[in-house]
Amino acid sequence: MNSMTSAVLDESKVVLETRQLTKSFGGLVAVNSANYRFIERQAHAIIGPNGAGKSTFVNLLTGHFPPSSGEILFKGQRITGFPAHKVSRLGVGRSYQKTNVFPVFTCFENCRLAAQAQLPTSMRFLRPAAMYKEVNERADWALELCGLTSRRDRIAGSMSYGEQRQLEIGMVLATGPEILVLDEPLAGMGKEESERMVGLLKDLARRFTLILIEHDMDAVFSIAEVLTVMVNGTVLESGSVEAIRASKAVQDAYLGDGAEAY
Ligand SMILES: Nc1ncnc2c1ncn2[C@@H]1O[C@H](COP(=O)(O)OP(=O)(O)OP(=O)(O)O)[C@@H](O)[C@H]1O
Repeated sequence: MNSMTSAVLDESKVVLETRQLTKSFGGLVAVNSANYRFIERQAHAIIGPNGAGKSTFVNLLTGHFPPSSGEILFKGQRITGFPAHKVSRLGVGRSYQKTNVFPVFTCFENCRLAAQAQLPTSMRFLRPAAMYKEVNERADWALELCGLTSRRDRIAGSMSYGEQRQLEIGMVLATGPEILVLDEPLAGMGKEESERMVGLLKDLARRFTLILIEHDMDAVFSIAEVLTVMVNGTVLESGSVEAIRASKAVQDAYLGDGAEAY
């Protein structure tokens, strides 16, 4: 069932929503009146050709760009215009297209830094020893979730590219998110690394709300429950994997001839 459009959608499960969200750069409308609903613990992929507006959309969601107009709601509360650090504190964790790890630090240190930077205000009143313990526990928990416990004390820069991308997800996890926004987590990976990452993302999809931008269609179809197709800043179609695969409009605009080029 397409839970995006279902008439019986449980409103309490909508964790993030956009209403008529729009972003213009000068005369270019990169995101045009986008209405999205992201459901608790659902893996939702946003696909579309280069320049469709996917990254701009997630930059709006995560507070990295202010919208030109429209609204963003987190659990029903308006968060439009909130800066990135505030959105992150609410539990919206985000990874980037390019690797963002500190190469001279170990995996554990990278995760600890991420955990420390996002420690909830309520925990900032802990005694230093208790805070230290909390941050360390979060870092180890994140390493375990991203599958890097065995690499805990390895210098990040000495690891393979695939492992560094895993670590980047670990750093997002260390911030204690509810929603993971991942921008092209498979970019630049070889076959084996991609397979490992897809396995990791499937595991994470069971525990978190996942918002995924990804060009690798096989990966997208195997991870996501809901897909939204963007073309020229607008939502062309949104629905289950089956519905999107079967959509003539999507095939014509994106999955048809030349889709490999993306
Ligand atoms: N900071 C910016 N200033 C001006 N134009 C921008 C900016 N960021 C994006 N754009 C433009 O907005 C449009 C959408 O770009 P965006 O990066 O969101 O697309 P995308 O779907 O993520 O593409 P890709 O798959 O290549 O990452 C493009 O025409 C791009 O050139």
